[in-house]
Amino acid sequence: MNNNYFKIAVLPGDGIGPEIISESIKILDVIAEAFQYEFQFNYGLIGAEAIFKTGDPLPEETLKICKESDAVLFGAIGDPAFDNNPEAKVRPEQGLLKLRKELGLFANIRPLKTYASLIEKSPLKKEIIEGADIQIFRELVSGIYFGEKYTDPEGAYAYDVCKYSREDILPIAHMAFQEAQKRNKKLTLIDKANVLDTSRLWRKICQEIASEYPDVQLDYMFVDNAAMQLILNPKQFDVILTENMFGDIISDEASVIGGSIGLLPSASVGEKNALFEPIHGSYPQAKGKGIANPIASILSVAMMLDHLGLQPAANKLRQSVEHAIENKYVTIDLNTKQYYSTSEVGSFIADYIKYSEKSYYNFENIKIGKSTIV
Ligand SMILES: NC(=O)c1ccc[n+]([C@@H]2O[C@H](COP(=O)([O-])OP(=O)(O)OC[C@H]3O[C@@H](n4cnc5c(N)ncnc54)[C@H](O)[C@@H]3O)[C@@H](O)[C@H]2O)c1
Ligand SMILES: CC(C)[C@H](C(=O)O)[C@@H](O)C(=O)O
Ligand SMILES: [Mg+2]
Repeated sequence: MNNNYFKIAVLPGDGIGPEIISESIKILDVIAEAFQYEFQFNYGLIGAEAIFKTGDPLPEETLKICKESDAVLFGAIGDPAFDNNPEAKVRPEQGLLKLRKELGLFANIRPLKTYASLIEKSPLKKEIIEGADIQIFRELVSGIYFGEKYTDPEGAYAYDVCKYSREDILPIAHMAFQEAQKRNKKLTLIDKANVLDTSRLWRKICQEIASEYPDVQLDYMFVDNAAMQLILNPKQFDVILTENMFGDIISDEASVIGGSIGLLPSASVGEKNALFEPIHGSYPQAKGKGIANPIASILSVAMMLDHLGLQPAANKLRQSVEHAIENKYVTIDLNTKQYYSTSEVGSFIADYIKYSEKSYYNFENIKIGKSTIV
């Protein structure tokens, strides 16, 4: 087996998906050359694009490509044609949900950090957010997203069932405890155990296995309070463990601490497969405008490289992203006064990977594209 050859399934999807994915591919091409890896990219349809072309948000062919890959790189799905039509029978989001389920991606890991040059601009106080570093473990293939659903044909009522089993909770709970052991030994379970039976099951199971991790301090917080605490005092959190829907909501909220949702990557992992995707959506208002921040997708590539065991490349990539951010080579979401396009930011990061270790190259003089100064 060639340990430098990897099959990557690439699913650009809808809205800004193709634009951010094309920056991630640009980065992977440069990494392949610099580190002597070979990536074979197999593209697949998903989401609204797949519905328009095939009638199916996750065509069989796409699923096959993903199952046969070493990793899946996913952009974003979603389209206003469906968001604004509650009667639509087939929806882009079903493609992503089915893919997560079929690949058994039970844990969605969403890291959050802050960058020195962005702290100054944050609406949140510097002393509150500086140094915040949180790892969110979101359960991804159960709960209310996957329970029984029903809409009464008369439109009088509808329901979505939230169901969790011991088997759904145990693997991700162990994973979160193990991550806490590697970090600051603090795990916070975010739930609604004062109201929900499912949340009480989460607490019971976490209490049961806590004795296997005696060095980890396990805390609990109700999700409504957690939504407030994340903004008031994010540094009290280290590893967060939570169910599917709470994790979806609090991670978008947590992105405000980092400066933009356009910075937050994620890894969705299972026993056999892994998928890497930004936490944000298809941002349809920005489609084709070249203003979307590509960094969430590019940092998802870094998580993918970690997963493939390519740590030197992952480290170099993260260092290059930091260099771009700290030197203000950013998109408009991070600096409205001076900003670059999606592809200029991608090229800046790619060039840094390519040239920064060449001693003859004066990187500080590099000129790429044109910034827009307002
Ligand atoms: N994983 C996914 O594919 C995913 C995730 C969330 C939402 N969605 C779908 O995306 C569509 C739009 O949903 P939404 O508007 O609620 O969420 P969204 O994440 O697409 O956009 C919300 C806001 O976040 C900001 N934003 C998002 N991505 C950004 C980027 N790369 N750079 C800069 N700013 C960015 C923009 O201000 C935008 O208005 C819907 O159809 C939804 O279902 C898909
Ligand atoms: C598009 C939607 C199904 C998805 C989710 O809720 O999981 C998205 O919001 C996310 O965070 O990846
Ligand atoms: Mg979400």
